[in-house]
Amino acid sequence: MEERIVTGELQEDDDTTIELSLRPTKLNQYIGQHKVKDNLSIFIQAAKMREEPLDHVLLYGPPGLGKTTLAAIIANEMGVNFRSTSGPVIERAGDLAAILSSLEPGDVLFIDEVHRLPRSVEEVLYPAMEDFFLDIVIGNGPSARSVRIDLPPFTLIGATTRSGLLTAPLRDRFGVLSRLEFYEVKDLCSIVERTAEIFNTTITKEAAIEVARRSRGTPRIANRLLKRIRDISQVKGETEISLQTTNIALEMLQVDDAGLDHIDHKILKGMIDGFQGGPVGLDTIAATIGEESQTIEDVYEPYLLQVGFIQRTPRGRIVTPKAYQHFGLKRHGE
Ligand SMILES: Nc1ncnc2c1ncn2[C@@H]1O[C@H](COP(=O)(O)OP(=O)(O)OP(=O)(O)O)[C@@H](O)[C@H]1O
Ligand SMILES: [Mg+2]
Repeated sequence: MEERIVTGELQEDDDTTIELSLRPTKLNQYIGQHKVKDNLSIFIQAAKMREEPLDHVLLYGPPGLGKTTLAAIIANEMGVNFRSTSGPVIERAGDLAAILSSLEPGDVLFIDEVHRLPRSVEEVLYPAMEDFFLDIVIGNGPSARSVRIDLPPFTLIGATTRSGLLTAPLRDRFGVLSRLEFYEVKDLCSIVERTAEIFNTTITKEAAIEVARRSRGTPRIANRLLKRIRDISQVKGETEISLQTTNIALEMLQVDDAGLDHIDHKILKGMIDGFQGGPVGLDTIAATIGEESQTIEDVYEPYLLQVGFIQRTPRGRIVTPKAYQHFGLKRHGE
């Protein structure tokens, strides 16, 4: 996949130390996502009152919306350790057993990309989540025997961008299912202002709103854009990041007025020019722009759907009048 500035996914040149310094650590510092926060805050309080670990939590939603951040906050609010791993890293049941048996009572185990756990590992996880024990087969052939290992009670927090790929038995074992939504402009604006403060710079209100508006509802993108804009502002010798510099910087970064970049343009223009705006099948779109269908569905499409530039129909994707307007184009036959 091409590197792009407006993707919610973590990119190679994202500085992970900066990412970490930007992560809020308390629920009340976590901006937006009010529904999810309100629910979690009640569950956390109740669990603490009962002196029990929190129920298992599944966080799902597009990349860069703050799933990892929220998982760490939950552990912090519960006052327990935060252990973090990811689906593809746990290759064998033994790997999982090692992690689980090293937990202290109440700990949070965070499994990112939980839909990518191997099936054999997943099966070991079921009794662990349900009744806090492991059933592990030791040895093989006729001498194989199964051993039961009791575990301390713990909270599993799973994160996924694709809840649809989770198996039903795994999904059913999460007591709390929280879907993160794209952020509203005003929340992203607060995130931009907060990040500017951590960067020791100031940004005008109107500039912060502009960054927020063009960040595709995604904090990671807002922070990444701000970092690049700050560089340009500093070189210009500004004491405060201005709207003018923000606009120039975003143009240089080829992020358009709606936060779309050249790949979004390729997708939309491809549909408009080649297929009169659709309906076009996902695979056809993928073939036209040389990307995998999966990538389009997970990474590019969610925001285009969210802002109403494309729509899904049973016969394929269609470009909406709003998108035509965005490009200043007339629809075929109009
Ligand atoms: N609600 C929020 N308030 C303030 N900052 C946030 C918020 N949510 C996310 N961020 C910032 O956005 C960045 C990305 O968040 P995070 O890494 O948690 O996303 P993610 O959903 O786990 O992404 P991925 O799917 O790629 O793992 C972090 O650096 C974090 O500081
Ligand atoms: Mg993450």
